[in-house]
Amino acid sequence: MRITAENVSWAVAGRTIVDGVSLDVAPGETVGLIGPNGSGKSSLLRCLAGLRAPTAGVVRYDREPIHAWSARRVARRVAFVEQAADTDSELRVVDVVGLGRTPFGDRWRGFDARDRAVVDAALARLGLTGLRERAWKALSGGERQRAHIARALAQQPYAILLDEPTNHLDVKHQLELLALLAGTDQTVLVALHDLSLAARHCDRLLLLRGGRLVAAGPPKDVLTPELLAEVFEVDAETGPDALGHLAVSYRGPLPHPLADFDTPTEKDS
Ligand SMILES: Nc1ncnc2c1ncn2[C@@H]1O[C@H](COP(=O)(O)OP(=O)(O)OP(=O)(O)O)[C@@H](O)[C@H]1O
Repeated sequence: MRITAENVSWAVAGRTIVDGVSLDVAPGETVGLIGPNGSGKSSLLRCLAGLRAPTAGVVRYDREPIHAWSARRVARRVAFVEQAADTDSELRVVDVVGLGRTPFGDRWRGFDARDRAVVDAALARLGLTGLRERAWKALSGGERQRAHIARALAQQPYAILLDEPTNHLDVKHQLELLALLAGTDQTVLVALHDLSLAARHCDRLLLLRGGRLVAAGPPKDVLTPELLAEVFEVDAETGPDALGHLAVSYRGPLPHPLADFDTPTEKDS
């Protein structure tokens, strides 16, 4: 499924958080959304997931504007894994993953054999079969994160939007998750802070600063030392790592533009 944003803006309390963003994610593409803290990644994802109505512009799925769609109609097409999503603590893992079937369910019928098979397959894909009956409140942060991703897969969406899904995951599960996302036929848009993981697993990157899209393209064209300095305020180089994968290496943070004003001088002491 194609996801398109045309000049999408979102403002709250008189402040523009997402500012005229246009993007186009092609069916089956894996696109990384990157940008510093507060640059608007989560807010943009929420607009694209239909959870926030843009204050200007249009979001389309396969060319159809979604603003008039019901939440259920959107949820049959797109799954959204939010940052630190919370879930009712009385549930078991299988119940949380089963929430992914809600848009397809019939409240009188409950789950059928097909729903149960889809949930079991999603649990298996995230390595959670052994935790199937475990109480949600007994899970670690990483296990919960994986269960939220399994819930999104159980939705069998055409597209998946994920907000920093590698939070809480150990390195093996980070690599497994990104390989899973890159390998799926579904359209994937994923906000990531780890730029080397983004470079390795995404077909294209979108770089946000102050709510605006400032660069878009293949990782090698977006993760340039100049853009990393300008947008992330880091002194960095991009090149092949020891295994030949494109990766970002950091010399360190660049001085904050206001640092000179805070540095005590001899005269002050
Ligand atoms: N509901 C809201 N009310 C007021 N301000 C908001 C709201 N939602 C987001 N913001 C502000 O919008 C800006 C962008 O927030 P957002 O969470 O979209 O950024 P982000 O790029 O996802 O950040 P991070 O990398 O830290 O998760 C922040 O300054 C945030 O405080």
